[in-house]
Amino acid sequence: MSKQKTVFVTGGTGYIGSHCIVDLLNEGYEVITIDNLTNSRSGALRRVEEITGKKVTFYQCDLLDGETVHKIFAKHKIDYVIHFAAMKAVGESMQFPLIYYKNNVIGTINLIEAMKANNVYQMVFSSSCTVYGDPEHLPITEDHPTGAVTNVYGRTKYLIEEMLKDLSRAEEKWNIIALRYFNPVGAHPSGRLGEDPTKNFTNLMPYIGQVAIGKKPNLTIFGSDYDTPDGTGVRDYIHVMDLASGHVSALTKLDQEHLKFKTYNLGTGQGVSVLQLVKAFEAVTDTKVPYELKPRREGDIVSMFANTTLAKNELGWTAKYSLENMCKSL
Ligand SMILES: CC(=O)N[C@H]1[C@@H](OP(=O)(O)OP(=O)(O)OC[C@H]2O[C@@H](n3ccc(=O)[nH]c3=O)[C@H](O)[C@@H]2O)O[C@H](CO)[C@@H](O)[C@@H]1O
Repeated sequence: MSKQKTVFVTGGTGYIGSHCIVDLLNEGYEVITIDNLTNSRSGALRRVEEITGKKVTFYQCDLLDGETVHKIFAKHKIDYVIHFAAMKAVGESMQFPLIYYKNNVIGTINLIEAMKANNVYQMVFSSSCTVYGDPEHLPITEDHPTGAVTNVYGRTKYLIEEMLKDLSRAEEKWNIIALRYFNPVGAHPSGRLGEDPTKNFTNLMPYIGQVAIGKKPNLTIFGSDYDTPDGTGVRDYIHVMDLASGHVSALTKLDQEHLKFKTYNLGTGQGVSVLQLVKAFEAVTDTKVPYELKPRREGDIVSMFANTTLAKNELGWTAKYSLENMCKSL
């Protein structure tokens, strides 16, 4: 990079945000980040600084506090925004829909307004494969229909994508990439940084970790009679450091081309079943993960994995870490 560019990261103390900041700092970007610390700890940034030997500017700030967001923006010369901050628990989102719409959708509107007021129009948005709903075809390409989402969390991601699309149609200056993540797992190879939510979680991979260290007695596998090779659900697990590098590639793309609004899948393209993941984890860590086969979890999708050709061709990005790396780093 000729001149040091500054990235404003929302949700920087969270799981994906913190790992992404490691990559941004290593690539020479300056990072300003905000987080409301409702589901993460600021200690993650201290470890990011230890890993990279570089400094991060941090503000504890909620996106719903638009005035403070404006003030922080005005204090710095920002080139790009990466917007991770969001509430993401599917079950909770069904119980408290208004909290989810308010935090995720209104929070994004506040962010957009602060960007406009400070003449910043380049953004990478954290979207999710959940916007595709129940897949009509596999692997899933970016032109697969979106919107038939069965939960509130997913609908907030879909709505934000639509809002950003409308914005880029209405105002020529916007240049936005929405990255649709498949299932992020694993941790920084240093072992100093990982997934550390303060709230309860229900995702498979952290659960396997908890069983392996004895914090939970056994794993419940939801559904063993699906139409998949071993009967258990299939997902596209992607190493969080691969996701991180996807964001760096997206920033480079924003610099090269005026896309207005464009979406890319970030996955490995490989479908892996729950049992395959458990077996891979056991082999790599030499630890038994006791499990019970139980009925299907309501609302679960059978199989989901990405077609990653577009990200490869247009962003020059592909996932590099293997399933073994994902398990080992966890
Ligand atoms: C309903 C739900 O939560 N959806 C979210 C979840 O989806 P998703 O269901 O893909 O992710 P999970 O990690 O919760 O589950 C992955 C697979 O493991 C199975 N499993 C999970 C936990 C467990 O204790 N036992 C078990 O067998 C599930 O049935 C599924 O087949 O994570 C995605 C990636 O972060 C989000 O985009 C989704 O919105």
